[in-house]
Amino acid sequence: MFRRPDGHVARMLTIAGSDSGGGAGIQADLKTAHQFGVYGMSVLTAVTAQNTVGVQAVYPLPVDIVRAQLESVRDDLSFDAIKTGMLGDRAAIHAVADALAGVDCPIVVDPVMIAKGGEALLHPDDVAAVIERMLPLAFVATPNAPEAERLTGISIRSLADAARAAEALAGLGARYAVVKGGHLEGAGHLAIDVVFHDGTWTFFAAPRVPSHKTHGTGCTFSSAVAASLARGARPLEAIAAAKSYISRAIAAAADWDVGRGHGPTDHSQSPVWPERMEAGRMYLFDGHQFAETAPPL
Ligand SMILES: Nc1ncnc2c1ncn2[C@@H]1O[C@H](COP(=O)(O)OP(=O)(O)OP(=O)(O)O)[C@@H](O)[C@H]1O
Ligand SMILES: Cc1ncc(COP(=O)(O)O)c(N)n1
Repeated sequence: MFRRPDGHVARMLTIAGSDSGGGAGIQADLKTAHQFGVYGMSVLTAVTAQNTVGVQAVYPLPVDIVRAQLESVRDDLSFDAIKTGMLGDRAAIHAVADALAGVDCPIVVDPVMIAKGGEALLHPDDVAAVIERMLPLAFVATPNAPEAERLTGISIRSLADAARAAEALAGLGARYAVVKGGHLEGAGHLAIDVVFHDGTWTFFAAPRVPSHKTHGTGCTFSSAVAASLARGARPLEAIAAAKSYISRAIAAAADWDVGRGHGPTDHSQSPVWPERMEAGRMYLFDGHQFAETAPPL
């Protein structure tokens, strides 16, 4: 396990739902934390009966047990970073936000709303609670394009739209707003994630893998950001390391035979730890290293 400069073991907490299929949710988060050398802890918000084909059932946990899990880990263990994923419903959002107010480590908010197969993981009426309670807590927010559309009201058809949405998310309280590009297939042969912080856009790109083994990519990416922050990485370097890890995890699983549908990614990959990343640039990851290229906008 990675030790911080003061000698303590780096640790992160994920607050998310369970995916029985093992590719997304808590399972993806803990596999990712482990792979980053970070000790992982989990607070479950919901149990899903799910596989690579779809979500068969969702059981949100009573808010009292969500709160109790949070208190248990908080009272004994400490965190260097926290990630939130599927929160399930408004009651859980309020309980989690109440518990996280005043926490002094970075929080990565992945505003999970819809599963790959289209099933709702958050009721549309509860999106307002994510905006009001979770985005202001976010050191890094990591919506995909459809989630960013719902949070900002901006229709996202292009990279320029994604960039505007990232700026709007920062206006809603996220310190670093990342709009992920996995769903922007019209954008060409690259999967480009756009980061807005402090008036500047930074872009992280990788070749788009022609694969539908992308179940859990969002969970894996956001927990990779949290694990990097838990190790003490600076924000842009943390996002870059996460981009390298998810790109490798998607590529390595492209020929897997796990499940009949949107299969999981290969969490056994290692991230690349980049040199200093400058804001306002575009970085292209080729599977081995990052190269700086002209910003696309
Ligand atoms: N086919 C692909 N090839 C390479 N990178 C990809 C591909 N699909 C997604 N990514 C990358 O994976 C990460 C997660 O992005 P994505 O937009 O898929 O998240 P998500 O929609 O939350 O995940 P999911 O669709 O599983 O819910 C981003 O860095 C994105 O650019
Ligand atoms: C329990 C749970 N949480 C989140 C997701 C979304 O997965 P992703 O956006 O990473 O594909 C999921 N399918 N199941």
